[in-house]
Amino acid sequence: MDAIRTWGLTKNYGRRTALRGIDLSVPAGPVCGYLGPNGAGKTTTIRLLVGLLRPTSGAAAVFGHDTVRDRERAQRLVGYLPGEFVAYPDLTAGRYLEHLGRLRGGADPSAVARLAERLDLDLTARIGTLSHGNRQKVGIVQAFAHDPPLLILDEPTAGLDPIAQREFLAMVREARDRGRTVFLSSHVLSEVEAVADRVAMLSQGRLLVTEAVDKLKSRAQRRIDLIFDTDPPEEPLRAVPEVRSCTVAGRAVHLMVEGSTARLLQVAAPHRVVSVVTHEPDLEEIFVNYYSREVPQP
Ligand SMILES: Nc1ncnc2c1ncn2[C@@H]1O[C@H](COP(=O)(O)OP(=O)(O)OP(=O)(O)O)[C@@H](O)[C@H]1O
Repeated sequence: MDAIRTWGLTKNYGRRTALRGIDLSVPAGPVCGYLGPNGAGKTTTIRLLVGLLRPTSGAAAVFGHDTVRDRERAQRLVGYLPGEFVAYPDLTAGRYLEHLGRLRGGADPSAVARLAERLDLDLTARIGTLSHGNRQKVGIVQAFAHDPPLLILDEPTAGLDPIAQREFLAMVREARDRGRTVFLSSHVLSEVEAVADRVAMLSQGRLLVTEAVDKLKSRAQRRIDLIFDTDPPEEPLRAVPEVRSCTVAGRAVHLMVEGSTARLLQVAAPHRVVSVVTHEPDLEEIFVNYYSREVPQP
């Protein structure tokens, strides 16, 4: 069963359409990144998924529970981090998390302590006195503390320092390894790339693509540098179907290759290659290509 499923999910704010008929399917298990530029509709989708907004039309379900008709049951399965995390400013972080734990039927206090320690969060500080990044940590701890089957996290690393970011990404991977599903929004590709198995890309309220990160990468162009011991075999290299561009500089050849590099390496091998440097494909480029194909809506 899908952890998240939406059918023609549409949301208007007055005359403004924020989401246009989204059909999203997130299988239980992998980490799914939800990517899109500012204003694309990520927060709107997430608020619909956690039952804080009602769709204008269409529907959404969490593990098969409709987020409007069966809201409470759906919500019980979700740990949610809002984009702007706010909590009672007069309570200490520890008291607030204890209170939430009781509301949720007794979350394990040692889980809260462990998560706080990992993120270097002072549980004795009053929430109102915390910096933005430390408040964000309180939000992360409350989302993870009861170890829900689905984590829905809106821009989770916003405001976190690099050490807390790294710890957070490790927590996401561990949740995945325990069989939890994580759906996290971001407009920062590198953080999604670091942790997500799949990505869904949104632009102007429309879903452009949902794809496994590996598959996207296999379609990406990859930069390869070959250094030869003699003059490079330029023409045979150019003739390899996957080669998109080829620049020769002395005994070095700089290539852009789309898809498999097997045929290229076969052609190069008999020509005394002394060095092969492969650069990781750049997802950024794929995203820019998708977004630049977008036709603005009237
Ligand atoms: N309460 C609201 N009233 C009117 N318009 C809204 C409201 N909330 C969002 N919008 C509009 O809906 C669109 C989608 O906004 P949303 O916040 O979902 O995007 P986002 O992808 O989360 O953006 P960001 O990355 O900037 O947080 C935007 O055009 C935004 O201006």
